[in-house]
Amino acid sequence: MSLLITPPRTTETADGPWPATARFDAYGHAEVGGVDLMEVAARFGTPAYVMDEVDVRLRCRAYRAALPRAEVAYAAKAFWCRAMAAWVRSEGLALDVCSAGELAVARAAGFPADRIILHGNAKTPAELRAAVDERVGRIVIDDLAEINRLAALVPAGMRQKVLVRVIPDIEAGAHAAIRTGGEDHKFGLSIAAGGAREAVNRILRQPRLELVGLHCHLGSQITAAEPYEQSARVLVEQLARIRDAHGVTLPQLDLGGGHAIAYTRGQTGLAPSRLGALVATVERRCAGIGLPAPRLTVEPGRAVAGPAGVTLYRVIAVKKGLRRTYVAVDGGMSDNPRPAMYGSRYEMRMIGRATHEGQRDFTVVGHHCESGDTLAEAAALPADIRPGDVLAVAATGAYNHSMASTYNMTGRPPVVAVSRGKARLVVRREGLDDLLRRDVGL
Ligand SMILES: Cc1ncc(COP(=O)(O)O)c(C=O)c1O
Ligand SMILES: N[C@@H](CCCC[NH3+])C(=O)O
Repeated sequence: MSLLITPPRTTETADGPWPATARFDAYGHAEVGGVDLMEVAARFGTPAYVMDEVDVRLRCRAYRAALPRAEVAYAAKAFWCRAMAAWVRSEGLALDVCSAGELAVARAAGFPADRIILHGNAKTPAELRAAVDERVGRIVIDDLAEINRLAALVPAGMRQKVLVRVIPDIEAGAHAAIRTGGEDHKFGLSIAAGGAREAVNRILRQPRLELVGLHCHLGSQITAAEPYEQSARVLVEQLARIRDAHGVTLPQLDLGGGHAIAYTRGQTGLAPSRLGALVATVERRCAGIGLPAPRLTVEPGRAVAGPAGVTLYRVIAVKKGLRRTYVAVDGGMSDNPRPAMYGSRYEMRMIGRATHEGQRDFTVVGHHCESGDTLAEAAALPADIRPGDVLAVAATGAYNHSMASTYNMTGRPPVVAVSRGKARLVVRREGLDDLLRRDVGL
């Protein structure tokens, strides 16, 4: 079936957490990228992830404009497929991958290896080998044992560039489960306990490795610039220490990602422009101690992909309980585990038809065999919502598709890219055949 492209006939432009090109009107018409979302639901089925290419590109450009002297590396874990790789590559971003799988997608999409940074707190030997074989630009050392393991894989005559991930001991991030910058987390090497210092010593003795900088990542969904200013201060102190101890000036400082986005109306994200001052802070601090300023890297994932995504669900049941009325949809925690994992809240709206009914609060749940399979508590939706209606959920572009599971043997939804009035499938739906294929039987 060819996609009917409806010209914009909208009254309401996108604000809050919806993608840049989202348009809604009072008749239930909803479009993203110039494409009618009801047409997407009809053509590709539900649930479906819709990604607004223009929104992604605008966010990449906003980062590059706000941080012209810094490197912007997109964190693939937020949302990854070959189409996304093509978008961020063509916008001139670098890339952070944290597994051989993410690296394989990047390379399959022709992402230049020298613009790739490999992370991971427990990289397997196979992952290290893949990174070396692919000639990735930089590998971030997260453990002492990794140093010799990696050096042994580097061919003679080659030097692998590495950074050391240090723990700045700064607690930031929206939820305990997504904080990574403190001493009591599994990531990075402790400055206080001496691990970071030892890593630097060992790498500098390794002829096959070239230490180019330090890295840290504080956590995720961080709404203020201050924690980044603090971590930059800690890392610059370490650069000075390394210079004083070893006479080596490291040229790079990678401050990780974690920049917040708005998930619901009224929330504000951390705009790239608010990070613009970081470069000047680092330059000033370095000048103060006679250190050449390193090149900064930032690694946004959520802030590039999150607002671009909308998930479409079909309502299956509306059930009145004693205390609340449930709206049950054809997806849930398998395509969006974030409410269950972090208590995350989402904004949603019914699309596809007009209604004169007022709004009421509903509990929107998924179809999984799990009481915690709730997509939203107290979601304001039309009082006459009924089976067959379609719900659009905002800001689901990051950590939804990438964290999806097949729980209850549910195939993962497709990803549909929308742009300039056209919708195209970039990741197909996972069908029962896909699920059965892995089960080799007795
Ligand atoms: C090393 C590193 N860089 C970047 C990111 C991206 O984080 P976010 O999507 O919150 O920007 C992460 C994930 O938290 C990470 O672990
Ligand atoms: N997956 C988390 C963030 C962790 C990011 C990776 N360190 C989220 O959905 O918010």
